[in-house]
Amino acid sequence: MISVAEALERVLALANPPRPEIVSLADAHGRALLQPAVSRLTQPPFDASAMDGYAMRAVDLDDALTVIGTSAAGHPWGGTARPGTAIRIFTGAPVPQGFDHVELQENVDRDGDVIRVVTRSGGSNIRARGNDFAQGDTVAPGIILGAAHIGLLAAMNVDNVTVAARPRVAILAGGDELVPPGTDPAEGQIISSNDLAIAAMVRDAGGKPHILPIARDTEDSLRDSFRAAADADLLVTIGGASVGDHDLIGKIAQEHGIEQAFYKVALRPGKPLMAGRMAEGAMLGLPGNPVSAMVCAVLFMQPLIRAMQGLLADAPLRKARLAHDLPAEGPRQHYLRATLAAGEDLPLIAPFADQDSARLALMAQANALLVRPPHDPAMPAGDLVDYIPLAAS
Ligand SMILES: Nc1nc2c(c(=O)[nH]1)N[C@H]1C(S)=C(S)[C@@H](COP(=O)(O)OP(=O)(O)OC[C@H]3O[C@@H](n4cnc5c(N)ncnc54)[C@H](O)[C@@H]3O)O[C@H]1N2
Ligand code: MOO
Repeated sequence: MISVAEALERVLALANPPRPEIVSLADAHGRALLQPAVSRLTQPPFDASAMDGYAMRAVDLDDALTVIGTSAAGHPWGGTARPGTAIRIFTGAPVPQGFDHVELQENVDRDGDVIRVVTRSGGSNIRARGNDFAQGDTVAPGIILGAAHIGLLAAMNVDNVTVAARPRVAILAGGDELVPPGTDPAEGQIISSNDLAIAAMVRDAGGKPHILPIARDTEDSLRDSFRAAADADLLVTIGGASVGDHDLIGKIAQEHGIEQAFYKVALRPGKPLMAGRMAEGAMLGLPGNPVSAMVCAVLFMQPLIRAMQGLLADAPLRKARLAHDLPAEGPRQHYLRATLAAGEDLPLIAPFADQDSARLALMAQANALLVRPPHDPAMPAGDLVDYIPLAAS
């Protein structure tokens, strides 16, 4: 069995290079920027007033000044600044050359066309041309475009961006016991939940999920499913990965020419994880237990989907303090489902007493995975540990 770190390295090596896609800025929110976006403008394009008030020369601040014009946003003043003069100015309006100070109207007494500054504000209240960004400045790739990036790019007059195409991810759940939600399960049947949960996690990572029909525990059924996934960047199978007589995924994957990267990882839950390369894309075989499938998806599937979009891949590791004592660990790296609460310096993390990898109700309450390395000794409450935040947190 290989380590989690080694397995992750091999999984990430399976990533197809990102495919470029040009989208309009209006459709770019949440997408991974793939090429630098270059500003076509300088902002502000002129020295601009930050306040409503009067523009003047700083050296004239103690003098009575004559108001000789007005500059409003969208309506610049066409005159020339002279000693002993000021103009009425509004927020966002161009400050004419020659004036280097704007005083707030609240700080000015006005009598007809004559003003006098009674209180001085600290700064100049002028935003210098280009103080936000300049023409030619770039937004670098490798980020997910959030609301602020969209606003920035719009201000830069960038109306199209090159993003990574969403990786196509085929999801295959298999098992004779499985029926889709909304059906009445017969005796011995259960509802297939993994495919929907994994599809949600694909979407969270920026991928485009395609849920295949539930496969039966026969070689023919699985062969059909593998064929249906031929054009996917990634095929994620769920279940059938272990050693039971009905666990056929490995065999069918081999028939399909998979170049296996590994089978089995020193990991809890999720030991029977499998990964490899097929003709067009990658394959990831997740274990069937619902929590095992989701933990493996956090650790391997989501990083792989992020890597396929040119993004930083690894799940983020954070620090917390243990809320209670924990026993020593065995030979596999353990990811314990846990909840976080506010602590003094760091969050307090409390793993559930029951870590059964079939309990979805506990997984749904968890907002963190506490990470314990192989053979970690017993730990007292208050000790520092690593955790991975889950999407709900
Ligand atoms: N003799 C051994 N038995 C098992 C081992 C082992 O090492 N030796 N490993 C155990 C571990 S760990 C896991 S995890 C499971 C993984 O088994 P499979 O990947 O082959 O998964 P299945 O047997 O198909 O299913 C396991 C479990 O999960 C349920 N399941 C499967 N798919 C779905 C779905 N889409 N929605 C909801 N639930 C699903 C399935 O009904 C089973 O209960 O093997 C252990 N056994
Ligand atoms: O590794 Mo299994 O995934 O413990 O339940």
